[in-house]
Amino acid sequence: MKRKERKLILALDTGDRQRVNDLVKLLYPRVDYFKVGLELFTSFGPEIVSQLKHQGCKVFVDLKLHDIPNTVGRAAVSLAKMGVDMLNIHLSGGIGMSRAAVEEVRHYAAEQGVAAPLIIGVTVLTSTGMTDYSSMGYTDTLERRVVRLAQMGKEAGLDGVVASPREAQSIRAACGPDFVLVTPGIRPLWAAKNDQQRITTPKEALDLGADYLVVGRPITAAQDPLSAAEKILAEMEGE
Ligand SMILES: O=C(O)c1cc(=O)[nH]c(=O)n1[C@@H]1O[C@H](COP(=O)(O)O)[C@@H](O)[C@H]1O
Repeated sequence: MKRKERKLILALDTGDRQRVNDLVKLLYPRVDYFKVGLELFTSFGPEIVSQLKHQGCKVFVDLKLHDIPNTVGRAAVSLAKMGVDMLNIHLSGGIGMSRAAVEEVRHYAAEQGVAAPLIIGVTVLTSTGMTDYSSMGYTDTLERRVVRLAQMGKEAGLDGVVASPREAQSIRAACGPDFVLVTPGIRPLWAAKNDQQRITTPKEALDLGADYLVVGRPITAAQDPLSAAEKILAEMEGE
């Protein structure tokens, strides 16, 4: 069931179709895993997923589903029907919601005889810093909350979680070697931090145990996106 690999996922955060086409043309197959997030999905819907799949790319659809169990289960199946390789739900929706996504998607995949996508739970957003976190009124430390959500996700049968690489070691210790760790908040030393708070470099993320590194602006906003991607890949490959 597990398909563990250490990979770069490029976040295509744009509503401009031509930009998507240009980036994929430039980067594929050096980068072959792309993330379709809220902006791109709300602009073009399932069609953008089929286009990317048709081009041979792997696709992570990041809609951070968060609603009652029935609604999330059904939306997750709709994503599975599109042939996505990875989808996510927001763990703050609770264990019942998480279980519904897992059960509905796996039931659909078994019925169709297809591989189920990886189902990943979002813990605490990497844009959340300490001040922001405190203002939400949680009494636990941010790290403990992330780990607790990850354990709940594991109990619900999720394949893994999205978190900052800064929490990767604690999650790994609590959830084991097969649990998939997807980490945004990746910033090479030469890149701007933007709105990300809990960041590490690509090398640090891998050293801390991350499996998938989600990177957007350090590549997409670079003057030369291919050379930015090559620099990150070289860092990941230990060159
Ligand atoms: O679920 C995500 O992918 C996600 C979770 C999170 O905690 N933080 C986070 O940044 N992301 C996504 O990861 C990408 C990071 O993009 P950059 O900050 O441009 O590298 C964005 O598309 C975010 O939507």
